[in-house]
Amino acid sequence: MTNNIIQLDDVSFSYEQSLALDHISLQIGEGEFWALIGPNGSGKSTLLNIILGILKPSSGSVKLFGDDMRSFKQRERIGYVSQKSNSFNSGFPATVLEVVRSGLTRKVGLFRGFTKKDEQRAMEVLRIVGMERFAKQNIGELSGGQQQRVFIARALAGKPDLLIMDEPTVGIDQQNVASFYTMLNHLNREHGIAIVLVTHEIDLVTELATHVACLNRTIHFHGVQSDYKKMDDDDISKWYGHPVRRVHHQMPEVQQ
Ligand SMILES: Nc1ncnc2c1ncn2[C@@H]1O[C@H](COP(=O)(O)OP(=O)(O)OP(=O)(O)O)[C@@H](O)[C@H]1O
Repeated sequence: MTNNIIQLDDVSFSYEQSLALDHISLQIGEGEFWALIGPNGSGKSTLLNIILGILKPSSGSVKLFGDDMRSFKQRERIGYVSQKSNSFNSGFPATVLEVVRSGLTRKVGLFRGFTKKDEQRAMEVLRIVGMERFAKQNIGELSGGQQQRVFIARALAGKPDLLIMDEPTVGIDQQNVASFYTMLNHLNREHGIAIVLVTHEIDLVTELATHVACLNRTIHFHGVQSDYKKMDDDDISKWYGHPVRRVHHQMPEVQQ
Protein backbone atom coordinates (compact mmCIF):
# COMPACT_ATOMS: atom_id res chain seq x y z
CA MET A 1 0.00 0.00 0.00
CA THR A 2 1.35 3.48 -0.84
CA ASN A 3 1.59 6.10 1.91
CA ASN A 4 -0.49 9.24 1.53
CA ILE A 5 1.59 12.34 1.05
CA ILE A 6 -1.44 14.63 0.80
CA GLN A 7 -4.61 13.98 2.72
CA LEU A 8 -7.52 16.40 2.60
CA ASP A 9 -10.46 15.61 4.86
CA ASP A 10 -13.68 17.51 4.37
CA VAL A 11 -11.91 20.73 3.40
CA SER A 12 -14.02 23.82 2.63
CA PHE A 13 -12.78 27.31 1.86
CA SER A 14 -14.55 30.64 1.35
CA TYR A 15 -13.22 33.97 0.09
CA GLU A 16 -15.28 36.24 2.38
CA GLN A 17 -18.84 35.32 1.43
CA SER A 18 -18.07 33.19 -1.63
CA LEU A 19 -17.60 29.43 -1.24
CA ALA A 20 -14.68 28.28 -3.44
CA LEU A 21 -14.18 24.73 -2.11
CA ASP A 22 -16.98 22.64 -0.72
CA HIS A 23 -16.21 19.58 1.43
CA ILE A 24 -13.19 18.26 -0.47
CA SER A 25 -11.74 14.91 0.56
CA LEU A 26 -8.79 13.61 -1.42
CA GLN A 27 -5.82 11.32 -0.79
CA ILE A 28 -2.70 11.46 -2.92
CA GLY A 29 -0.13 8.69 -2.51
CA GLU A 30 3.65 8.76 -2.92
CA GLY A 31 4.84 8.43 -6.52
CA GLU A 32 1.44 9.20 -8.02
CA PHE A 33 0.90 11.65 -10.88
CA TRP A 34 -2.36 13.55 -10.44
CA ALA A 35 -4.01 15.81 -13.00
CA LEU A 36 -6.40 18.24 -11.36
CA ILE A 37 -8.87 19.44 -13.96
CA GLY A 38 -11.90 21.72 -13.96
CA PRO A 39 -13.33 24.78 -15.72
CA ASN A 40 -12.26 28.39 -15.02
CA GLY A 41 -13.02 29.48 -11.48
CA SER A 42 -13.62 25.91 -10.26
CA GLY A 43 -11.20 26.24 -7.33
CA LYS A 44 -8.07 24.51 -8.70
CA SER A 45 -5.60 27.23 -7.71
CA THR A 46 -7.38 27.68 -4.39
CA LEU A 47 -6.94 23.97 -3.69
CA LEU A 48 -3.23 24.15 -4.55
CA ASN A 49 -2.86 27.17 -2.26
CA ILE A 50 -4.46 25.19 0.56
CA ILE A 51 -2.03 22.29 -0.05
CA LEU A 52 0.90 24.74 -0.14
CA GLY A 53 -0.23 26.32 3.14
CA ILE A 54 -0.73 29.74 1.51
CA LEU A 55 -4.44 29.62 2.37
CA LYS A 56 -5.93 28.08 5.50
CA PRO A 57 -9.08 25.98 5.12
CA SER A 58 -12.25 27.47 6.60
CA SER A 59 -12.99 23.95 7.87
CA GLY A 60 -11.61 20.44 7.50
CA SER A 61 -8.07 19.16 7.85
CA VAL A 62 -4.96 18.90 5.67
CA LYS A 63 -2.12 16.46 6.26
CA LEU A 64 1.17 16.51 4.37
CA PHE A 65 3.48 13.49 4.58
CA GLY A 66 1.41 12.29 7.53
CA ASP A 67 1.77 15.51 9.56
CA ASP A 68 -0.97 17.99 10.26
CA MET A 69 -0.48 21.05 8.05
CA ARG A 70 -0.23 23.33 11.09
CA SER A 71 2.85 21.52 12.41
CA PHE A 72 4.36 20.50 9.04
CA LYS A 73 8.05 21.46 8.92
CA GLN A 74 9.45 19.59 5.91
CA ARG A 75 8.81 22.26 3.26
CA GLU A 76 11.82 21.12 1.21
CA ARG A 77 9.90 17.94 0.35
CA ILE A 78 7.58 20.01 -1.86
CA GLY A 79 8.65 21.74 -5.09
CA TYR A 80 6.29 24.28 -6.64
CA VAL A 81 6.16 25.74 -10.15
CA SER A 82 3.64 28.52 -10.64
CA GLN A 83 1.66 29.50 -13.72
CA LYS A 84 3.68 32.64 -14.35
CA SER A 85 7.22 31.35 -13.93
CA ASN A 86 8.08 31.43 -17.62
CA SER A 87 7.82 35.15 -18.28
CA PHE A 88 11.30 36.64 -17.96
CA ASN A 89 12.28 39.18 -20.59
CA SER A 90 15.53 38.85 -22.49
CA GLY A 91 17.35 41.46 -20.36
CA PHE A 92 16.86 39.62 -17.07
CA PRO A 93 20.37 39.37 -15.55
CA ALA A 94 20.57 35.73 -14.43
CA THR A 95 21.87 32.62 -16.10
CA VAL A 96 19.97 29.37 -16.21
CA LEU A 97 22.46 27.87 -13.76
CA GLU A 98 21.96 30.76 -11.30
CA VAL A 99 18.18 30.39 -11.47
CA VAL A 100 18.38 26.66 -10.77
CA ARG A 101 20.95 27.10 -7.97
CA SER A 102 18.65 29.63 -6.28
CA GLY A 103 16.31 26.68 -5.69
CA LEU A 104 18.82 25.51 -3.09
CA THR A 105 18.61 28.63 -0.91
CA ARG A 106 16.09 27.00 1.41
CA LYS A 107 18.62 24.25 2.06
CA VAL A 108 21.84 26.26 2.14
CA GLY A 109 20.46 29.49 3.65
CA LEU A 110 20.49 32.88 2.02
CA PHE A 111 23.87 34.00 3.29
CA ARG A 112 26.08 31.00 2.62
CA GLY A 113 27.74 30.98 -0.79
CA PHE A 114 27.11 28.16 -3.23
CA THR A 115 29.55 25.27 -3.25
CA LYS A 116 30.86 23.09 -6.07
CA LYS A 117 28.41 20.43 -4.88
CA ASP A 118 25.49 22.86 -5.26
CA GLU A 119 26.61 23.58 -8.79
CA GLN A 120 26.84 19.86 -9.54
CA ARG A 121 23.32 19.37 -8.22
CA ALA A 122 22.07 22.24 -10.40
CA MET A 123 23.70 20.66 -13.46
CA GLU A 124 22.24 17.28 -12.53
CA VAL A 125 18.67 18.60 -12.45
CA LEU A 126 19.23 20.56 -15.66
CA ARG A 127 20.24 17.26 -17.25
CA ILE A 128 17.06 15.60 -15.96
CA VAL A 129 14.88 18.24 -17.65
CA GLY A 130 16.99 18.20 -20.83
CA MET A 131 18.37 21.75 -20.40
CA GLU A 132 22.01 21.12 -19.50
CA ARG A 133 23.38 22.80 -22.62
CA PHE A 134 21.66 26.10 -21.74
CA ALA A 135 23.31 26.40 -18.30
CA LYS A 136 25.41 29.49 -19.11
CA GLN A 137 22.71 31.26 -21.13
CA ASN A 138 20.57 34.11 -19.77
CA ILE A 139 17.16 32.87 -18.65
CA GLY A 140 15.38 35.63 -20.61
CA GLU A 141 16.84 34.41 -23.90
CA LEU A 142 14.98 31.10 -23.66
CA SER A 143 11.53 30.31 -25.02
CA GLY A 144 8.57 30.03 -22.61
CA GLY A 145 8.71 26.23 -22.75
CA GLN A 146 12.46 26.16 -22.10
CA GLN A 147 12.08 28.61 -19.20
CA GLN A 148 9.41 26.40 -17.71
CA ARG A 149 11.77 23.40 -17.81
CA VAL A 150 14.38 25.53 -16.00
CA PHE A 151 11.84 26.36 -13.30
CA ILE A 152 11.07 22.71 -12.90
CA ALA A 153 14.81 22.07 -12.50
CA ARG A 154 14.87 24.84 -9.86
CA ALA A 155 12.00 23.18 -8.01
CA LEU A 156 13.81 19.83 -8.21
CA ALA A 157 17.15 21.13 -6.94
CA GLY A 158 16.31 20.49 -3.28
CA LYS A 159 15.25 16.86 -4.06
CA PRO A 160 11.52 17.17 -3.33
CA ASP A 161 9.28 14.11 -3.14
CA LEU A 162 6.35 16.07 -4.53
CA LEU A 163 6.17 18.56 -7.38
CA ILE A 164 3.13 20.84 -7.56
CA MET A 165 2.44 22.74 -10.76
CA ASP A 166 -0.26 25.26 -11.65
CA GLU A 167 -0.90 25.21 -15.41
CA PRO A 168 2.78 24.93 -16.32
CA THR A 169 2.12 24.74 -20.06
CA VAL A 170 0.37 28.11 -20.47
CA GLY A 171 1.99 29.85 -23.43
CA ILE A 172 3.81 26.75 -24.70
CA ASP A 173 2.98 25.60 -28.22
CA GLN A 174 1.28 22.24 -28.77
CA GLN A 175 4.37 20.42 -30.09
CA ASN A 176 6.42 21.45 -27.08
CA VAL A 177 3.57 20.73 -24.67
CA ALA A 178 3.68 17.05 -25.67
CA SER A 179 7.44 16.77 -25.06
CA PHE A 180 7.07 18.75 -21.81
CA TYR A 181 4.56 16.20 -20.54
CA THR A 182 6.79 13.36 -21.66
CA MET A 183 9.56 14.88 -19.54
CA LEU A 184 7.18 15.03 -16.55
CA ASN A 185 6.26 11.42 -17.14
CA HIS A 186 9.96 10.53 -16.99
CA LEU A 187 10.39 12.48 -13.74
CA ASN A 188 7.49 10.63 -12.24
CA ARG A 189 8.36 7.13 -13.38
CA GLU A 190 12.14 7.16 -13.34
CA HIS A 191 12.73 9.43 -10.35
CA GLY A 192 9.63 8.48 -8.33
CA ILE A 193 8.58 12.10 -7.81
CA ALA A 194 4.87 12.54 -7.13
CA ILE A 195 3.23 15.21 -9.28
CA VAL A 196 0.09 17.26 -8.79
CA LEU A 197 -0.65 19.27 -11.90
CA VAL A 198 -3.46 21.74 -12.54
CA THR A 199 -4.37 21.88 -16.19
CA HIS A 200 -7.04 22.72 -18.72
CA GLU A 201 -5.66 20.16 -21.16
CA ILE A 202 -8.15 17.46 -20.31
CA ASP A 203 -7.03 15.14 -23.12
CA LEU A 204 -3.28 15.36 -23.17
CA VAL A 205 -2.25 15.20 -19.56
CA THR A 206 -4.64 12.40 -18.74
CA GLU A 207 -2.68 10.16 -21.13
CA LEU A 208 0.20 10.41 -18.66
CA ALA A 209 -1.29 11.03 -15.24
CA THR A 210 -1.84 7.97 -13.08
CA HIS A 211 -4.82 9.64 -11.38
CA VAL A 212 -7.32 12.36 -12.23
CA ALA A 213 -9.40 14.63 -9.97
CA CYS A 214 -12.28 16.60 -11.47
CA LEU A 215 -13.10 19.75 -9.53
CA ASN A 216 -15.86 22.28 -9.76
CA ARG A 217 -16.05 23.68 -6.25
CA THR A 218 -16.51 20.11 -5.09
CA ILE A 219 -14.84 16.91 -6.32
CA HIS A 220 -16.94 15.29 -9.05
CA PHE A 221 -14.59 12.41 -9.75
CA HIS A 222 -11.29 11.24 -8.40
CA GLY A 223 -9.59 8.01 -9.22
CA VAL A 224 -7.24 6.16 -11.50
CA GLN A 225 -6.68 7.29 -15.07
CA SER A 226 -8.31 4.20 -16.61
CA ASP A 227 -11.58 4.95 -14.77
CA TYR A 228 -11.43 8.58 -15.89
CA LYS A 229 -11.03 7.44 -19.48
CA LYS A 230 -14.08 5.19 -19.18
CA MET A 231 -16.26 8.13 -18.12
CA ASP A 232 -18.80 9.37 -20.60
CA ASP A 233 -18.08 12.78 -22.20
CA ASP A 234 -21.69 13.76 -21.43
CA ASP A 235 -21.16 13.12 -17.72
CA ILE A 236 -17.99 15.20 -17.77
CA SER A 237 -19.84 17.97 -19.64
CA LYS A 238 -22.51 18.08 -16.91
CA TRP A 239 -20.16 19.00 -14.10
CA TYR A 240 -17.82 20.97 -16.38
CA GLY A 241 -20.71 23.27 -17.31
CA HIS A 242 -20.16 23.19 -21.08
CA PRO A 243 -19.84 20.45 -23.72
CA VAL A 244 -16.61 18.46 -23.44
CA ARG A 245 -15.36 16.07 -26.12
CA ARG A 246 -12.13 14.29 -25.31
CA VAL A 247 -9.69 13.24 -28.02
CA HIS A 248 -7.16 10.43 -27.68
CA HIS A 249 -3.55 11.64 -28.07
CA GLN A 250 -0.54 9.52 -28.91
CA MET A 251 2.24 10.86 -26.69
CA PRO A 252 5.82 10.92 -28.03
CA GLU A 253 8.40 8.62 -26.43
CA VAL A 254 6.43 7.83 -23.31
CA GLN A 255 8.46 5.52 -21.05
CA GLN A 256 6.46 2.44 -20.17
N1 LIG B 1 -8.45 36.41 -3.87
C1 LIG B 1 -9.72 36.11 -4.15
N2 LIG B 1 -10.74 36.80 -3.59
C2 LIG B 1 -12.03 36.50 -3.84
N3 LIG B 1 -12.42 35.49 -4.65
C3 LIG B 1 -11.44 34.77 -5.25
C4 LIG B 1 -10.06 35.03 -5.02
N4 LIG B 1 -9.32 34.14 -5.75
C5 LIG B 1 -10.20 33.35 -6.39
N5 LIG B 1 -11.48 33.72 -6.09
C6 LIG B 1 -12.70 33.08 -6.57
O1 LIG B 1 -12.70 31.72 -6.13
C7 LIG B 1 -13.16 30.86 -7.15
C8 LIG B 1 -12.09 29.81 -7.49
O2 LIG B 1 -10.96 30.47 -8.05
P1 LIG B 1 -9.64 29.70 -8.47
O3 LIG B 1 -8.66 30.73 -8.92
O4 LIG B 1 -9.24 28.79 -7.38
O5 LIG B 1 -10.17 28.85 -9.71
P2 LIG B 1 -9.34 28.07 -10.85
O6 LIG B 1 -10.05 26.79 -11.06
O7 LIG B 1 -7.91 28.00 -10.47
O8 LIG B 1 -9.56 29.03 -12.09
P3 LIG B 1 -8.74 29.19 -13.48
O9 LIG B 1 -8.84 27.89 -14.20
O10 LIG B 1 -9.50 30.28 -14.16
O11 LIG B 1 -7.32 29.58 -13.11
C9 LIG B 1 -13.54 31.74 -8.34
O12 LIG B 1 -14.92 32.01 -8.28
C10 LIG B 1 -12.74 33.01 -8.08
O13 LIG B 1 -13.41 34.14 -8.60
